[in-house]
Amino acid sequence: MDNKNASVWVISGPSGVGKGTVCAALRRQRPEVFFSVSMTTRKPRPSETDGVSYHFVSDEHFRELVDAGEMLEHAVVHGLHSYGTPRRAVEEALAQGRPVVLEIDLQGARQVKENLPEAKLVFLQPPSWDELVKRLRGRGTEDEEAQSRRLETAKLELEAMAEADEVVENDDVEETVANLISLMGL
Ligand SMILES: Nc1ncnc2c1ncn2[C@@H]1O[C@H](COP(=O)(O)OP(=O)(O)OP(=O)(O)O)[C@@H](O)[C@H]1O
Ligand SMILES: Nc1nc2c(ncn2[C@@H]2O[C@H](COP(=O)(O)O)[C@@H](O)[C@H]2O)c(=O)[nH]1
Repeated sequence: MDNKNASVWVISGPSGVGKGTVCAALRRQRPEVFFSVSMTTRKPRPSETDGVSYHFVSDEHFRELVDAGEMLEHAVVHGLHSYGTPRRAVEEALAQGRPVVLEIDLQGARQVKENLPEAKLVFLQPPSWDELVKRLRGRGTEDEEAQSRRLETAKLELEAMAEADEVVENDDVEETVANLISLMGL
């Protein structure tokens, strides 16, 4: 597969596998890559900043953006909150010739592949189920109920892993980033 011509990269994988951690490290090493900042109706975590981690918006505002066609893709994730990719920022980055990374869930990944068939879907895989549970619980940002919901979604996402163009195991963060840089031709 000639990955070097792909401009849109979707990074997906179960909650807690390390998508955010790996993307942050990749961003430090490759500042020329555009990392989309998603919209979400979820409340910010203490460590998160509006406009950096996400654009935190109300349900009403989110719906208006969807209705106005301003989302490249959007989904209700873990059955609770809406998340979506603002279309314009992605189009501007592509017009500037920058590779684009979308860190989104599988429902969104499927929509992107439908609209932009040339986009590549990279699925981040945990070293084991137990390690995934350990990471999600260890992060400590969700209560027990939300963790269980995320783990239920994780089972479905792992079952759909074969839909991805590439599967990369996230064992060691630095190794994972090096593998992504190599497969994305960055
Ligand atoms: N390779 C790794 N080895 C050990 N711990 C890791 C690794 N990658 C990430 N982690 C840790 O796992 C936890 C979950 O990581 P992160 O928040 O990046 O996951 P995520 O896939 O973005 O989750 P979500 O989809 O819920 O946002 C964090 O505490 C992070 O520090
Ligand atoms: N379809 C989309 N999914 C998204 C987007 N931004 C993030 N996500 C996914 O949501 C879950 C939960 O994220 P969290 O920050 O609440 O832990 C995670 O799997 C993300 O990949 C998006 O724009 N569209």
